[in-house]
Amino acid sequence: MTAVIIGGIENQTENFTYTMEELQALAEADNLEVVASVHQKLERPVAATYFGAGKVTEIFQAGQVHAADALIVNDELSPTQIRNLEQDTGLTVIDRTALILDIFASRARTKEAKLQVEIAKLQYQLPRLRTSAAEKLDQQTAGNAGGGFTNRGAGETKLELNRRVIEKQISQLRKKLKDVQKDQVTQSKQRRASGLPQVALVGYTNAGKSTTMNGLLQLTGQEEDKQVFVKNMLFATLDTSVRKVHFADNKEFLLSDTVGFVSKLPHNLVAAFESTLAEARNADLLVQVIDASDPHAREMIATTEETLASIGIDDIPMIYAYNKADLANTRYPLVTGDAITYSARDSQSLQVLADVIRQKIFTGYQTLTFLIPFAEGQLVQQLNEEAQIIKTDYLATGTQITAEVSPQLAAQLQDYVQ
Ligand SMILES: Nc1nc2c(ncn2[C@@H]2O[C@H](COP(=O)(O)OP(=O)(O)OP(=O)(O)O)[C@@H](O)[C@H]2O)c(=O)[nH]1
Ligand SMILES: [Mg+2]
Repeated sequence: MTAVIIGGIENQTENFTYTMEELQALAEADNLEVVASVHQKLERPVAATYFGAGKVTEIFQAGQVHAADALIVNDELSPTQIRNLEQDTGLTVIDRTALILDIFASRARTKEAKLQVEIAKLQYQLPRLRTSAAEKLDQQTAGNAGGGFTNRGAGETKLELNRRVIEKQISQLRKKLKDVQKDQVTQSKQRRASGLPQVALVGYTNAGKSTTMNGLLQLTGQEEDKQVFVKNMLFATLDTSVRKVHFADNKEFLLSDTVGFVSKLPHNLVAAFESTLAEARNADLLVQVIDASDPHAREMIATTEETLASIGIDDIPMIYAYNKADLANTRYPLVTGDAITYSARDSQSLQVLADVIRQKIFTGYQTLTFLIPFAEGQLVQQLNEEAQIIKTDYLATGTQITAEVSPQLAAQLQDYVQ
């Protein structure tokens, strides 16, 4: 296992302890072994080396003592900072953004996720073309461009060339991504056209969004193969999955599971996952899943809300779903206003969560009596499929049905209301 030192600068602007714990979890998620942690109180980072000179020496020594291979820094670094720190500490320097990109890259399974991560990675490289990571890339691309560019004198030209190569790669990948997403865009449009309420599960990574989705599907009797991937690791879900949840009274809604968040999520990555998060943007209701057993639950809520706001999602009604109550030594299921305390592993909890969601989205339903002429048999069928039938009578003039119907169905059938 690669041994790493994690390091950060403490100032007043953020919850430092929390982001450092998060950095450690991210490093572990990337299969790195954290052997030491260093921090320095500074109002702002030093332009050339990020840390102050004394701290850099300390990191160099810690690197020797712990036989570390790399230093992971709790911020996004400038190319100069990376280069100088590498020189002065003798360690490979990885910033927080590169670490998160690396985790996403190793988790990506589908073509779409892979392309999105690849684009974000290249965008990250673009302004850092002189760093060691870029040097490797130089070597890869030098072959294509003719060996003449690899000598020192051609520095500027080489940089320009690399920039053009990367920009071209990005635009090619974007085209491919658009192709891959074509079907999805159509599906997404169809979903909106269906008029079914849309609910999206959002929240911090590992909070239990996918487990909640599976629980709700199971509760409503969906087949096993509709279940989504669950795992105790950061960023288990990178793709959005949408499923229909159908209740016994014929009420139904669309439920989507989305990629999880972490604080200081690289902007490029969020941008690359825009379309994946489009399901959340189109939702009528957001269910924010929170790991109530985590001591940092409050910071995680803030992180989720900042990330959503950064992509312009800030005006959709939200339910706060405090999950993992079984680990939190608290009473559950429990509903208080727009919040529910529950466990995604407990069927009674899921029933209560489903009820809370139902109350929010199935508004404007009314019980009406219709008289459907025999010639309009398909409407009787539609009522049976889409409404909760309370009573059916066969009269000489047609079928008389009393049913609880959605506002859309009531509008469609208004001519038959008695
Ligand atoms: N004890 C307990 N564990 C839970 C509960 N809900 C989820 N988990 C576990 O928490 C871990 C993460 O669950 P996921 O559903 O994959 O979390 P997620 O929010 O989808 O995570 P990402 O996809 O990584 O963003 C898994 O090991 C789940 O089994 C719960 O109510 N109680
Ligand atoms: Mg998930």
